[in-house]
Amino acid sequence: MLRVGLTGGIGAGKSAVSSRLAARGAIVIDSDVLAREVVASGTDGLAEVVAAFGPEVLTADGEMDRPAVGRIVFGDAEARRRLEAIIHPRVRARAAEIEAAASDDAIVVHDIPLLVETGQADRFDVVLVVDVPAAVQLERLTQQRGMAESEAEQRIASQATREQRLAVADVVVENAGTLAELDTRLDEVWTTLRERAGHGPDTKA
Ligand SMILES: CC(C)(COP(=O)(O)OP(=O)(O)OC[C@H]1O[C@@H](n2cnc3c(N)ncnc32)[C@H](O)[C@@H]1O)[C@@H](O)C(=O)NCCC(=O)NCCS
Ligand SMILES: Nc1ncnc2c1ncn2[C@@H]1O[C@H](COP(=O)(O)OP(=O)(O)OP(=O)(O)O)[C@@H](O)[C@H]1O
Repeated sequence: MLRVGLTGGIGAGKSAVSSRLAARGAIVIDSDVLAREVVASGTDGLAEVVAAFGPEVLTADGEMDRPAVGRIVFGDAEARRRLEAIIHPRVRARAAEIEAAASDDAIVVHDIPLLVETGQADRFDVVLVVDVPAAVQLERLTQQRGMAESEAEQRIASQATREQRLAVADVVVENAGTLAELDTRLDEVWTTLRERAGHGPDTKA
């Protein structure tokens, strides 16, 4: 098994990369998806979040009110750490379970937004960083995701810097260009990953 850690700043294009690697045959484990599952309605994770932040972080339907929690934690590093202390161990446990079910020859890509912030670079055979300038992150988050500029800036500021990510990268995927350019680059990256995994040439069409 080849274990790949995929990271990048918010809006850099991790999902765009992971979906394209999945299409080429990778098993993708997405931390953002798991971070939702572990605080789904009725979980002990959600109960801990309510114990830590109060019932006002629940919607009328008993779900976690994500915008409300976002407003609390992205302006307050201490509150963010309390939320992460509840969610991250659960995400890691679930990711390990999913990975354990993958075959020995799988290329497993862990999509982890906070890989650098949480000091996980050494856990992977290959660290793949999706890199764009902050101006591109801002533009994509505001124009394609409809996020307010102030919110986008706050999230970018709560993450590692571009330089900190590049410092731990084994492979850098530059994604300031078009999606067609990204596809071409990922053909190269996929070949490299297959070589690292000890696979022969990719015979898939
Ligand atoms: C604060 C929450 C409720 C906001 O939810 P929301 O639906 O608006 O955002 P979503 O979860 O889809 O995250 C979007 C992006 O925000 C960034 N982000 C999320 N959490 C964090 C964090 N703790 N620190 C810095 N950036 C973060 C990441 O780039 C992520 O890809 C949510 O992000 C959360 O529960 N965060 C804590 C868990 C966590 O650290 N998740 C990130 C990877 S495990
Ligand atoms: N090369 C590109 N050209 C144009 N748009 C792009 C490109 N790459 C990604 N995008 C778009 O930019 C936005 C952010 O990309 P994506 O969701 O893949 O980022 P992400 O790193 O997964 O973000 P998050 O940290 O929130 O999970 C999306 O709307 C996506 O479709």
